[in-house]
Parts: sequence; C-alpha cells; structure tokens
Amino acid sequence: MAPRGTPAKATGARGKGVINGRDRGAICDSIPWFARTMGGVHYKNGLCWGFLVDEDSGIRSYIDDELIITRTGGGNEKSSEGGEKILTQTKDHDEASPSMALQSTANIIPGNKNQVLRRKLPHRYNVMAFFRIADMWYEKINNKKACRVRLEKLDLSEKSWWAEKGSPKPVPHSQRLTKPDIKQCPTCLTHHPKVYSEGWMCLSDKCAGFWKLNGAQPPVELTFDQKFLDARLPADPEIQSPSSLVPNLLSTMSDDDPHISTSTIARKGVVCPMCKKCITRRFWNGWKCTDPLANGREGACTFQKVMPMHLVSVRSVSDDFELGPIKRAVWFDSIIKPEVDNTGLLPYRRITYKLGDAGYVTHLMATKDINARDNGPNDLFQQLQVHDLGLRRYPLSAAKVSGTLNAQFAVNFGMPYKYVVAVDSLGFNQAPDPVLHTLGRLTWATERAVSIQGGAAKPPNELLLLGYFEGQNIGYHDDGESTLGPTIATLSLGASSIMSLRMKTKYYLGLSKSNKLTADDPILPQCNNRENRLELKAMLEKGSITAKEYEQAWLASHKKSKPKRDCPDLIKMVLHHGDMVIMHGEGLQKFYEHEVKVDKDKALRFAVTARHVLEEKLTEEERGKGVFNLTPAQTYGGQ
Ligand SMILES: O=C(O)CCC(=O)C(=O)O
Ligand SMILES: [Fe+2]
Repeated sequence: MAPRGTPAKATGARGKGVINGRDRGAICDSIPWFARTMGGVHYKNGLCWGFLVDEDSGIRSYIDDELIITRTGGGNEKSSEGGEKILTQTKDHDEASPSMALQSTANIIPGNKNQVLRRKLPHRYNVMAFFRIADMWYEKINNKKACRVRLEKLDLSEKSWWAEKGSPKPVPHSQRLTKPDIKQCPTCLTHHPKVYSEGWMCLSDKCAGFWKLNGAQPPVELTFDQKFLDARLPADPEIQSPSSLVPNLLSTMSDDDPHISTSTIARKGVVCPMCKKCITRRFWNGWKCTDPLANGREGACTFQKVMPMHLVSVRSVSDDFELGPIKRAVWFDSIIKPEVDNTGLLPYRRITYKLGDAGYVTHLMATKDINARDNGPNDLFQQLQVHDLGLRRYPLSAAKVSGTLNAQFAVNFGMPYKYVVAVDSLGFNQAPDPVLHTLGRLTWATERAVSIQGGAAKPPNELLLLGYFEGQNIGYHDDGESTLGPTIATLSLGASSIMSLRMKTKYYLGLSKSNKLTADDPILPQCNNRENRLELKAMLEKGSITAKEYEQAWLASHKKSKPKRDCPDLIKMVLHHGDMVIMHGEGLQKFYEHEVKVDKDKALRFAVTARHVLEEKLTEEERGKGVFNLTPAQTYGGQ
C-alpha cells in the first residue's frame, strides 16, 4: 500500500534523531515511557506510553511525517506458509481508550527494520516526538478482532526530524482539514470515519454489520482514505507531555545526596548528553558512553559520569537492633528439615539441609561478635566499598533481549569463572586486601563444612564478588557443573536476603518444556508424582511394559497428578550479614537451582562466592591467576 506522496524506496531522513538506541535493552533501561523489553506497546497504569514499531508492524500499518496507524495488542507469528507475520491473539478490551479519554501523550520508537516508514533512519532504534491518540477502532486481522489506533504528532508547527530531506515546510495547523468523512451505521447507529478509500465500514465490533464492505468481507489489502490521513485534531494547548522527550536523569541526582549512589533510580540508563546514545549503568561508580569491553565497536564518545559512592553503613542496611544475629534462624518450615548443630563450628551455628545423594547445603550463622572482630564482616563491608574493585555489570550470556545486563555488579578474581557471565578474571595477585580476607574466610568455611560431614573439599581457586544495589536480586539459576568442583561457598555482607533452593522443573516434573520425558530421570525425593513414576520405571526395567506403553501410562499419570508448574521451594534461608552458605555436591547444581532475593529497600549487599574451577579445562596463564598465598592476618580460623 503506497498512499499518495509516499516514496516507493526508502529515502534519507533530514535529521539525526533525538536519541540513539543501539539495542532494546538500553532503550528500555533509559527511557521511562518505553521500559518494555517485549511487545510493541508500553502500558502503565492503564495508559499507553510508547509504541515500538520495527520489522513486524503488521498489516495495514502506516507511518508518515506526522501520523502513525498501528495495532495496540495481540501477538504476531509467522504464518504457516512463512512470510508475513499474522495476528495470533486479540484482546477483548482495548487499552488505548483511557489514553484517548485522558488525552495523554505517547511516543513512537521506529526501528530501522521498519518497512512502512520508507525512510533510512539514523539508528537501530529512534525516538520520534510526542503524539496523541486521535482515533481508535476495531478491524478484523487474520479473522480475529484487533484494536487499531491512529496517532497524530502533537506539535505540527515544526518539520519532523525524520521527514525526507528537502521536503516542504508543514502547513500551519490552523489551515489543516479537521475531520475525515464520517458516516452513521444504519444498524448500530454509531458514527465512524471512512478509514479506507475502498468504502465506509462499521468499525464497532459488537455490530452485525462490523467490518463489512457493502455487506461482504473486505479484501485484505486496503488503502487508507486520503482525507483520513490528512485530517488533524484542532491544536490544544492543554495537552502537555508529562516528561522530557530526551530524559535527563543525571540532572535530577545530586552528587551530595548520600541516598542516591546505590539506589534503584541510580542504576537506570541515561541518554548520553554528548552523542544521545542510551547507556546503561554498567559501572559501579557511574556511566561511560564507550565501554572498554566493546573494543572500539561503539564509536569513541568520551562522555562519562562518575558518581561519588557514599559509604553505606552496616547500620543502615541491617534491621537487627544490635547489628547482627545472635544464633537464631528464621524458620520457614522448609520442606527439607535441617540438622541443627550449635557446637561443632562454634561460635557459628551450623544448619545443614541434606538432599539425598545430590549433596547438602550448610548455612553458617554469624554472631554479633563474629561480625565485629577486626577484619570481620563489619570491616569488610566498609572496606569493599572503599576499594576500587572494578565492579561492573556484564552482558547476560543467555539474554533474549539484546543489551540485557546481569542485574548485579561483578568482579572475578582467580581462575576465570564463565558460567553466569563471561567475566574477565583478575589474578589473586591483583586482589586488594579485603578481597583476600574474604577468600580466607571462604577457604575455612569450604574445608570445615565438608570435613564435618566426613568429606574432603578442594580449596577454592576462584572468587566472584557480586554487588547488589537497592532492589537487585539473582533469579533461579545453577552454578554449572562441568567446569566446577562440587563445593561452592558464599559470604553475605550488608543487607540480608532470602536464599531459596528448588528442584529444576525438568526433574521435578520429569518432563521438559517441550513435553519430552526427561532422559535418565533420577526420580528424586520430593519430585512430583514420585510413587507412580517409580512404579512405571520398575515395570519398564522388568520388561513388563514396552517403551511406548511406558510413555503413554507416564503421561496419563502425570496429567492425573495435576502438577504445579514449578517445584515449591525446598529450602529457604535468611542470610544475615556475616553468614556463609556452602553448597556441596555435583547433583546440587545438576538437579537443583537457587535464587537470592535481597531485602528490597536496602541500599547494598555484597555476596562473595569462592569456587574450585577444574584446572584441566584451563590454560597455563589462567591457572596462574588462581594461585594465592594468604598472610597470617588474611587466614581465617573460624572466630
Ligand atoms: O548472592 C548470593 O548470595 C548468591 C549468588 C549466586 O548464587 C552466584 O553468584 O551464583
Ligand atoms: Fe549461584
């Protein structure tokens, strides 16, 4: 469909745009009115705030210098014949009507893969201008009802930056046509504009005459009526945009504000004041437009904003009245009942949760005295903030949305640990004193937690330090099993958190996401439908049923068990400042997963995790990084 005046081939836009979005993750992090990593519309509190129109803008979409016509909801999928994406879901109610009633503004982000605009756009994602929803109606797309909107640019006096080079100045708003052709439906009596030049249609989804052209189904390809495209609502100075088009977050934060440096708002992205690129908060102490890790692929904008990192005290992140637990646990009634040992590792209380052959989780609970000793958790919490550790956020290795970063700030010392993030590791000889003190504590905890169970642990040769700003968590994951030894020890500092552990869904249900029976299903204790699974497996092994009969009986019994989707949490622990957790057993990472949720309004937490990376998989140089010699002061004896 090529309405009058639209060039057939993409031509150059006259301007450079107002914001440069390289990837969707950075856009969503930096622009408050488009914080949606999935889908084309950002809804919040009942209103539409932004539309992203990229390659799949859907059938009968339209964009020009002042107007956009798009869909508000539903999912797209490639049709079975391939090619054009088709509508697969619709919404019963439309989300655009409150925005229209309240005359709120919305913004448009076209991606450079958009074919409808036919303009060469300067960036991968581009921000246009403020628009308002001028019309809303229903159509049928792929035989499903879909809500459509027509948005008009708010300020018609200025030529749009994305207008074609050399295009004429816009006609003054006062001289514009104000109404398209409008007709009343003889059946439902509502009024609708003539949207398509092929003829007027009733656009009320409840009407018997809905979406019919002279009583018959309209063709799929339709052409917008030129009057519908030309009409503009009268100018209305009352309609104001609620925020700046180019967010200026930095102007709202004072360097002197002691509450801001690790706050939720301070880990948002910013728009570079020099080159207008959306930049995420990748660095512990601020934003840099060019990431040294990108090796020049990003251009060379020199903008950086370094935030003074105000010291967060243990007091301000600790709810405990006298700063620290006194040998007590919060009892969550975990499904796995713990063993409690008050004497074996004095002054710690040791709580161990056993998960059969898979392994065990030991929680060492610190005391007020442990925390207050020299170079103890209170000192370490402060020292880790004072030293420049090089903490930063890394791209998430399995990100669905390009540019998504791991939530936490990380730095890796010793052998490279590449499981969660591809972190470039520093040798232990570059580790500052407080980091070596944490290594001393974790080496002690690793050895003690395993030897008290009659085992022998390999000492750690890798340390990952994670910094959690306010509101950051780590979702369910495992720490990987192929390159790591079986013991993983973590020291918690600062804000308290809840660590939970559950069986991976694949083993809990015995079924993958794509409904395939899990091969070599271990049928672990606490898994769903365990008795029946064991019985069927025994029958299969005896040869009393065939593999096919097994599968059929298995699926039937699974369905009957009415399973929950995910395994309930088997272990839940409150990790206080100074506590250590030791996970031991390969099966623990293979069959189970863990998550940590930090007290949500607390400014800061560090988690320091020591692991043993298997050396066979590493190069000579990498092995050298894991060698360390602790001084007597850095060596910990459990006090
Ligand atoms: O924050 C924590 O206590 C645990 C972190 C963790 O699970 C990890 O680093 O893999
Ligand atoms: Fe982990």
